[in-house]
Amino acid sequence: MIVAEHLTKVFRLGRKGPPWRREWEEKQAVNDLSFEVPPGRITGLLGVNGAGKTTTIKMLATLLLPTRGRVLLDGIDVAREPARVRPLINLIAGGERAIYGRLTGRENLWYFGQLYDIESSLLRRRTEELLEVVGLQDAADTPVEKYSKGMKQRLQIARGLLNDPRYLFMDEPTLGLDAPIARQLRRMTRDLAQEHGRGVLLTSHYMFEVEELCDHVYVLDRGELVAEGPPQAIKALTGGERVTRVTASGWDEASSGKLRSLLTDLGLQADVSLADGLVTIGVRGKEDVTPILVEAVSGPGRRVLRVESEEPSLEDAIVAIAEGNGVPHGNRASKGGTTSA
Ligand SMILES: Nc1ncnc2c1ncn2[C@@H]1O[C@H](COP(=O)(O)OP(=O)(O)OP(=O)(O)O)[C@@H](O)[C@H]1O
Repeated sequence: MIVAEHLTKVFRLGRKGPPWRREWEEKQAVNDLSFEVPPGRITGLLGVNGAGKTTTIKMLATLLLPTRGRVLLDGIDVAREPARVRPLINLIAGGERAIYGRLTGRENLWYFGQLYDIESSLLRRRTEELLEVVGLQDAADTPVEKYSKGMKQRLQIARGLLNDPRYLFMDEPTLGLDAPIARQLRRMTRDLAQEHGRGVLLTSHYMFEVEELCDHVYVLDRGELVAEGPPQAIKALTGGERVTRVTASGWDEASSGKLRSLLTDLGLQADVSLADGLVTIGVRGKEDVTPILVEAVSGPGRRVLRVESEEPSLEDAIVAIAEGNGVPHGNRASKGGTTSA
């Protein structure tokens, strides 16, 4: 289990002020953040741009020292014993970092495998397996500078899995990938957690990806933890409302007027419209009122033609949180980060 305790990162940007009273200009990127990444689960780290996700991942991955707080990885203090931690972790980031353009795909994997001190015959086998998993066998001997963006990203994924990490950090891993490869990566990530018991920490701007993969998410806002829980609970926290729409045939002015009154009597604030004998009811609210609406428009000579129910999206929730009108104050995660959504 990875346990982050009161993690804080302050960047010093430079000195400001008159020469006789110069002060450091600082940027607090992460503030008093506590959370857990257990094995066998995909944990999400969410927040709008600049919320502190990448800074947090870098501290977990031994790439940045925290200003305050600590990270324990299976009991090992990451800042104090980075050399013990590195073989147990890996990072897959979006973009084109951490691969060498002049080397071929196979040579890149060989080089990084050496850095991980993986025994030669095991490394050879794993390199071939991973080249196949990410669909780069045919391009294995081509210099990476000739790869497309998607191919480079696939090589990053292979590099990230080379040491069979116990914990994997994925920072926007599907950025720039085409749909089939992104889907394959999601499947692989799920297998890593569920079948192989690996702990995964994922950041992504694709909310459907987060909803599909993550069991538990932490939401950051300006470096602070503001909510945590399953994606479903985060959506509920921000008071997101679903829109239910039902369309049926066999209606006229008089009957749709009665329908309006019936819905009011049922306590529903419904938007009822009529066009060419088709009535459409729209209701916005937290509850799923589909069965009530379907029953209300059904009857002899009438047919339900369409039923739509739009869930509030996780994206709406994150934006609402960033704008400060999502999470009621009492529900904001306490500093210590143990408040559940
Ligand atoms: N090396 C640095 N020096 C100074 N400020 C930094 C540095 N790295 C990050 N920051 C600042 O810290 C804040 C958090 O940045 P970070 O990259 O962690 O956010 P993020 O949530 O990953 O954003 P994004 O979704 O855009 O990747 C931002 O305001 C950023 O400008």
